[in-house]
Amino acid sequence: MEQLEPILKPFSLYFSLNNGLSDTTPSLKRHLSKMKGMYADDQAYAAMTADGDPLLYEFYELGVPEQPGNLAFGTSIVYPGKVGSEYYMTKGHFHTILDTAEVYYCIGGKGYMLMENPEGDWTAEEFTPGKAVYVPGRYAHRSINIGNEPLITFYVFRSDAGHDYGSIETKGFRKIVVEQDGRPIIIDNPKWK
Ligand SMILES: O=P(O)(O)OC[C@H]1O[C@](O)(CO)[C@@H](O)[C@@H]1O
Ligand SMILES: [Fe+2]
Repeated sequence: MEQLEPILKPFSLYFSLNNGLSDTTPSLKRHLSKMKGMYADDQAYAAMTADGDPLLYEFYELGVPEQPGNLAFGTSIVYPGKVGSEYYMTKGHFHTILDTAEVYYCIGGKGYMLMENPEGDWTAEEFTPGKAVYVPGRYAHRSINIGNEPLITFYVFRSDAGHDYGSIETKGFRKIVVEQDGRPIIIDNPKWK
């Protein structure tokens, strides 16, 4: 019988345990200007974007074909910093196939994985090196760096899951993480409708 050529050949890739970066593959980069309206403090946002456009985070999309049996994976690096008192974070998203899960493993830094589902349940799991966070299906997820070092995580999800930014870009998350008296606290998002 004729053997079908597998669509994807086995492969491996290097990600540094020090800075999370791959030396062979280009990353995708998100600068502050890509997050208009997503931070609570619009004045601080405007002042910071007028003064340059800092890199907030970068991550890898390896282009694994989007099929239910395949896995997308890579590192995500959120740099330390704040917009006003709100810590640097990823945009965050639901998966387009809503009930698909994702796993993140923290390699370096300190942060939170903020999650919420359409029913209003929310939680923030702590990221410290060595911790794995399970993001169940139906939960929007956003990585937040609350430390002074890059927050480096490794993620894996079903490659056809898709990214749905719609409701996060218009409504935001229910909660935000801000610095108060030198410590991170989780408060209601004043912009959440
Ligand atoms: O898509 P966002 O919310 O900007 O965040 C990017 C991160 O999320 C992922 O899509 C993984 O879910 C990665 O590509 C990256 O780590
Ligand atoms: Fe995701």
